[in-house]
Amino acid sequence: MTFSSADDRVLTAEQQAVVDQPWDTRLLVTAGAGAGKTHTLVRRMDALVGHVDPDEALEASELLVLSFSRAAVRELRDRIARHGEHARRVRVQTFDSWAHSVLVQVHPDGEWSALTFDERIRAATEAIEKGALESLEAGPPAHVIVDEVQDLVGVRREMVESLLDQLQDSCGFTLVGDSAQAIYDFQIKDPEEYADRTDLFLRWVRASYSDDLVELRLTRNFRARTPEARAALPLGQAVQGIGSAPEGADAAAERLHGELRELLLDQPDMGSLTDPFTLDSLRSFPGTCAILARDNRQALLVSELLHTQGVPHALRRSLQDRPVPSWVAELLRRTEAAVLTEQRLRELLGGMPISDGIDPDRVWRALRAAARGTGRGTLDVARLRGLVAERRFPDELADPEPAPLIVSTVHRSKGLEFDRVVLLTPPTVTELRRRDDELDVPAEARALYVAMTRAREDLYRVAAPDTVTVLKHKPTGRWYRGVPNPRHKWRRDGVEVRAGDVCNQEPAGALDDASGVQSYLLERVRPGDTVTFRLRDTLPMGPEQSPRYAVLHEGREIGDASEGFRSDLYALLKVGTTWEVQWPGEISGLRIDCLESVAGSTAAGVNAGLGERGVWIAPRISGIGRFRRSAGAGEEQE
Ligand SMILES: Nc1ncnc2c1ncn2[C@@H]1O[C@H](COP(=O)(O)OP(=O)(O)OP(=O)(O)O)[C@@H](O)[C@H]1O
Repeated sequence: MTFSSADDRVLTAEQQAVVDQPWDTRLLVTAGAGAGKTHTLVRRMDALVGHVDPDEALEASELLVLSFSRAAVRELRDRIARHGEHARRVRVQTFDSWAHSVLVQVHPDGEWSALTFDERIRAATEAIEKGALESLEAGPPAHVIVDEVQDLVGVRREMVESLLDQLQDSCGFTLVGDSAQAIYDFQIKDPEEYADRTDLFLRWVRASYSDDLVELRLTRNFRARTPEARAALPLGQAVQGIGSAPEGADAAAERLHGELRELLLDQPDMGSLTDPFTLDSLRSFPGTCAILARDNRQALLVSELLHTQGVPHALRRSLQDRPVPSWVAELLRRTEAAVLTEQRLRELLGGMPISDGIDPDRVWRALRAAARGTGRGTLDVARLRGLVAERRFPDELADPEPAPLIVSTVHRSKGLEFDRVVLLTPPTVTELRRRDDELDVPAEARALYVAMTRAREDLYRVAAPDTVTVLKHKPTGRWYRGVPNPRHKWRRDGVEVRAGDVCNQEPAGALDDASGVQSYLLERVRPGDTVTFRLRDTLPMGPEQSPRYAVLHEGREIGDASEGFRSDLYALLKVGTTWEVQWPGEISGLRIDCLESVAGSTAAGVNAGLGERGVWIAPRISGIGRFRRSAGAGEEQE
């Protein structure tokens, strides 16, 4: 990132007006892409906490800042760290982790971790409606801040509406958004459901606070510094208005998608991702760069291609993926204490081999907020373990994805900016409709607009990789390699491997050398390394599961395939009831995504000699693997 210090960024009068509103204002800020919404929000938090008049200043803990994804939380946190003098103690949380913490505080005995994200959000909404805010440790918030409110749909929208309803008289808010960037991906599965939901939250806010809502707009774009990077901006307002276009949303969106696509075709063409010149320019570019794909299948294939060509990069994870950094397991393994003081935590962090890039101040603050011990100034280690087991680890401590070159879907790039953006040339709406007769055309147009507005300097296009042999297996939701021809619909040449596919129940090497595997993971295994799943034996363990597979890194076992993966592999390969499955001997071409801390059985941890916490390090794997069958086995079925 190329940010300079906070002081040389003079806010525009429009931005300053947002920052200066008193804490109890109900404020809605709308703006186009790159108008400094997030930047202004950070300055507003700073002003709310650091107000010169003590009666007007809020405590950091009185601000509730909610965001969609860990990536967005991290972005906000980083910006606060760089530009926020007073707001450093403000905690930014995802909707999901806040909902979970409300539930745990109000009903500590509930089995909240067993619920899905959406179920927890629903339960939290119910609790809020029954007065839960009054029972929170920090008390009800005095000011609520939500970025990207255009994306508030479904259960999250209901939760925020209930929250604001409950706080009616005693609370201000700052809501910031851009309807042109409403693309909500994971939140609503059924396209019909969300097609007519765009802007529902904005309409609710305007109707509910018609008397005292202060609505401000930011009109100047700061991100785009070149004509190329500005290419899509003139269409911003039209994209915002798709939902209310007189010609109908679909027709307007198709027209705008066509116009945006034409503008993109006018941008410099990088040719193909197999072209040596293109690859060299990706390798040598000194700034930040993102290759943006329409869907995850394209992103996975681009990442695979770059790996085989030796181009270092990071594949951006799903916005809901929440790997707990590997240093947490290492920390827990190094202490048997029930509580830690700040000094002891610092000592432990300092003594670890993987402490690079860990900021002890930030770790202490975030862990104290989430797992406070009963003694003065202490951290409760059992609660810390609970955060890992219950997938509630603080969002702001998630590992960064620091590579200068990122491969991402457009959805996962929201709210971010890069010096250079390379967009896979998108198909026309007509072509997309041919593949998907339920195509959500407004979402396509908005996604293209979001993609084209992420660049600071360069906007390029490049040919999309050929995806015809990568198909979706609907029952499991996994990509697989096959042949798009009904005559070959039984054919399976590979399968997607993703988060959750490595067994977490017990540590790798539990029977012989678990500590050795832990050290090997820390010392030798790096993101991007190649891994293979190898068949252990051909005996299925359960009635609807594949046999067991070991996870191999340079020939060494670093884990086992999880039961979830094995059930999905069974479902994918058992194409008919009488079908004799030939289990692939290997699934190759997979990559290490990251190392993460996982919580499994405490007994397994003890038996394996990894201490009593039941937390250890496991690899997370991704990629669309290729099956290698033992000689002749594949052909036998043809
Ligand atoms: N007043 C300012 N002076 C200089 N730079 C600014 C100013 N306001 C914002 N910026 C810069 O402009 C860029 C875009 O800002 P920001 O990311 O906050 O926009 P945004 O509206 O949230 O974008 P989007 O909605 O497209 O994700 C950032 O690099 C930010 O630091």
